[in-house]
Amino acid sequence: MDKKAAVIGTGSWGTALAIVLADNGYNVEMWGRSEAAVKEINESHTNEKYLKGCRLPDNITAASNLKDVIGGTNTIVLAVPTKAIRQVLDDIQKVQSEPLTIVHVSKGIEPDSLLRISQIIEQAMEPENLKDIVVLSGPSHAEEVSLRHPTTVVASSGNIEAAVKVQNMFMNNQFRVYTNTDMVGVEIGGALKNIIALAAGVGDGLGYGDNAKAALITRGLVEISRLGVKMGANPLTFSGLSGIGDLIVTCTSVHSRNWRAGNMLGKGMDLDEVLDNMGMVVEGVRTTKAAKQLAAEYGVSMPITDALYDILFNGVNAREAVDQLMQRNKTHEMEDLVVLLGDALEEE
Ligand SMILES: NC(=O)C1=CN([C@@H]2O[C@H](COP(=O)(O)OP(=O)(O)OC[C@H]3O[C@@H](n4cnc5c(N)ncnc54)[C@H](O)[C@@H]3O)[C@@H](O)[C@H]2O)C=CC1
Ligand SMILES: O=C(CO)COP(=O)(O)O
Repeated sequence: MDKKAAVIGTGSWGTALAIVLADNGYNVEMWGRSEAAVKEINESHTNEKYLKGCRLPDNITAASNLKDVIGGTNTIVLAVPTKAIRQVLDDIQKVQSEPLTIVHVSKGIEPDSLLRISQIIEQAMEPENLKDIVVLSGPSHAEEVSLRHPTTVVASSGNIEAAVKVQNMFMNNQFRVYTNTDMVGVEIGGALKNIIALAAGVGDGLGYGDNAKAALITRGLVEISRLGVKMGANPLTFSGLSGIGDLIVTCTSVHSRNWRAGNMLGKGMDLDEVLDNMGMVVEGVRTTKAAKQLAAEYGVSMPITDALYDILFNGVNAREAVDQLMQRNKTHEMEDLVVLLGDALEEE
């Protein structure tokens, strides 16, 4: 029997994941809002803007009619930027004919509502339209996935059976999927690493070296864990693929849009100029706003996030922000973290 998969979004990540599913024998239908992208995928089997030089398998097609794309399957892969999710879900609910399992692959937190993606989905969908939510996350740049380079991710859901189903759907010899049941930790790790990657790009743009990068990754993980644990995450998740794994790849790879944007900021460009230059989503910018609000709500210290917020939104010069970060009061390396993690682990 023919297997069908639906991918919503024809950007870099939706297209790379469509390739994984096509390699696994699915007939993949992608939904895109751009008629030009849809035509290019169907006629040239390419998506040059988002995956340069990549030829897509013939069993990937695209359409701009949502009803046709989601018809005939009860599992959809949602691969649009965080800020587009509510609109896309509204449109899906107008045309869906059965409850859906939504596999989301976005890495952001909504400013003001402070919701994680799975919470946005729960809020936006009528309960009768929603079967399960699974998040697929980890160190996985689209450019390398499309080349079939070895990649590892986690599929996380409150319902382990749904996570296993998604593991089976995506897993192949180049794309290894682990299951995980800590959605809070997986979503927080995936979203907040973008802030640290922006900061790592700023450091590189300023001409700082590997010491600074290692410091940002290590201390970045501390502040991500500090907030995540307060929000209910399992601290061990942050030492996994969606935590330190994604933090490493995003802070060190030229493929990262967040790192590239930070790099331009460090070289002196202003935010609007940087975002115009990118032409792709830089999730870390909105997530920095959300994380700053979350840190205030949960009463946790997030100095790297604060410094980046000042660079992005308060016009603070990047070099000055780094100086301020380095000149904070002296402290113990593990400060509150030992206590916080100890408590959380004991509760496990
Ligand atoms: N590119 C990557 O390597 C990875 C990306 N992600 C995440 O996947 C999500 C999507 O990112 P990318 O595909 O990389 O972004 P992208 O910038 O490459 O593409 C975004 C796509 O979403 C579409 N879009 C934007 N606004 C829309 C709207 N209002 N309605 C419908 N479609 C809209 C655009 O037309 C484009 O096709 C992000 O949350 C990102 O963090 C996660 C893992 C890897
Ligand atoms: O999440 C990613 C890799 O795991 C992609 O990161 P960027 O959005 O910074 O390109």
